[in-house]
Amino acid sequence: MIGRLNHVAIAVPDLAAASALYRDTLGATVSEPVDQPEHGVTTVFIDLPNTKIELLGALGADSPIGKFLARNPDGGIHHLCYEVDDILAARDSLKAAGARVLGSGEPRPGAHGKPVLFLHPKDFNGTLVELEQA
Ligand SMILES: C[C@@H](C(=O)O)C(=O)SCCNC(=O)CCNC(=O)[C@H](O)C(C)(C)COP(=O)(O)OP(=O)(O)OC[C@H]1O[C@@H](n2cnc3c(N)ncnc32)[C@H](O)[C@@H]1OP(=O)(O)O
Ligand SMILES: [Co+2]
Repeated sequence: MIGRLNHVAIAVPDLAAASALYRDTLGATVSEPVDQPEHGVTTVFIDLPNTKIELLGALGADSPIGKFLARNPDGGIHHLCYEVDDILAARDSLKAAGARVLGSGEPRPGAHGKPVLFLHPKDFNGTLVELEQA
């Protein structure tokens, strides 16, 4: 069911500092920050030859990464995003297998404008999983 690794997301306390670290110290190609008000985060994408890194900064008072950053003040790996060919079929078979789909359960446009869903980290070995329609 799952296909390519679309991105690895890292929650960071300071998006400008993290962007500079990837651009200047690691020598990567780093995008400008984009607010994602529907998701409560600001994203910066780093293009690597085989996948992307998504730097996440908190946006707004009730950001979904707020508690994570409180627990991990230096930041940390927040989720993995896998591409799927049919996100509704993937959701339904995962639900049937007992996995918890977060939020309303309806896919919403993600950072790339394609539908995304999140799966509970406790159901996937302590790793928050994002699915993105390929
Ligand atoms: C723009 C878009 C895109 O790329 O297209 C994005 O990525 S938006 C990316 C931001 N959006 C999201 O993350 C949306 C989905 N996330 C959520 O619904 C939530 O953040 C949850 C994952 C359900 C966590 O909720 P909340 O922070 O309220 O729960 P909590 O702090 O009480 O944590 C409950 C338990 O889950 C664990 N936990 C929480 N977040 C975790 C994470 N990212 N990875 C692994 N474990 C995690 C906690 O340690 C805790 O375990 P213990 O009980 O053992 O202590
Ligand atoms: Co993501």
